[in-house]
Amino acid sequence: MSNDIIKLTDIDKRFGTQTVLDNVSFSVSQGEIVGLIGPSGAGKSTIIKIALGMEVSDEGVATVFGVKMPDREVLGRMGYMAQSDALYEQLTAKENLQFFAEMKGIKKDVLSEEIERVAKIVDLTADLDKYVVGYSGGMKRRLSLAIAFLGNPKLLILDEPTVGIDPALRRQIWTELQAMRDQGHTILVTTHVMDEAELVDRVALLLGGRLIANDSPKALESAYQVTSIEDVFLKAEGEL
Ligand SMILES: Nc1ncnc2c1ncn2[C@@H]1O[C@H](COP(=O)(O)OP(=O)(O)OP(=O)(O)O)[C@@H](O)[C@H]1O
Repeated sequence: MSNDIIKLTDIDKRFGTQTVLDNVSFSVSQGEIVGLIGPSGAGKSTIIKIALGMEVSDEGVATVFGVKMPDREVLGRMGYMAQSDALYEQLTAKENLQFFAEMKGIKKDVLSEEIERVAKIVDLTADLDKYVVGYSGGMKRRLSLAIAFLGNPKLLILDEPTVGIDPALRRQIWTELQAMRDQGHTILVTTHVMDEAELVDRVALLLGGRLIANDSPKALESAYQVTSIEDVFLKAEGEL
C-alpha cells in the first residue's frame, strides 16, 4: 500500500480565464513535513483547498488517506488552519477551544487537559480567559493553530501558520511540528518565511501554476548551486 497521505494527480484549476494550477501532481507521505512555497498568488492556498475538497479542480483527482475529497469523515481526522482566522470573537479563547473540541468529538473527561496541552504549545495559557475580540493578530493566529492541534490529528494542513508570530515562539512551534513528524504525523504547510522552508523534509516550489521543484532543501540547494532556499526561490523565479 502506498504511504501517500495526500495525493493530487494531474490537477488543473482555472478561475475564469486564469489558469491557476497547470497539471500539478503532488503528494505528501506519512511522517513527513512538506513545505509549499511560491510567490503570492502562485496557487498555494488553492492546492490546499483542493486537497481539502473546498475547491473543485477542473481536471485531476485529490485523495486524502486514500479517499476522494471532500469527505466528512476524513476532514474530521485532520487539523486544518486556514489563511484567515475563523474564530468566535465574542467568546473567550477557552470557549473557542471548547467549541471546536466538541465539534471534533473530543470526550468531556479529557477536554480540559487537551485544551491546556494545545494552549501551552502556542503560549496562550495565560490568555485563555480573554475575549478573542481583544486579541492581537498574532494571538489569533496562535489560537487558530491551537485549534488545528486539538485531538492530536494524524494530518495537519497549515496555511501560513506563523504569520505575525514572533521568532522565539515560531521556533517553539517548529520544534513541536518536528516532534509530531517524528511520531509519524504528516504535515503540509505553506510559508513565506524562507528560513522555515529550511526546516521541512521536502520543499514543493510552485511558480506560474506549475510545480517546478519538489525535493529536500539540501537537494534543491545543491541542484540550484546556492546555499539557501531563499536563493533557490530567487533563482527559480529568475529562470522562469
Ligand atoms: N475563488 C476565487 N475566484 C477567483 N480567483 C481566485 C479565487 N481563489 C483564488 N483565486 C486566484 O487564484 C490565484 C492563486 O490564489 P492562491 O490564494 O491559491 O495563491 P497563494 O499562492 O496562496 O497566494 P498567497 O501567498 O498570497 O496567499 C490568485 O491569482 C487568486 O487571485
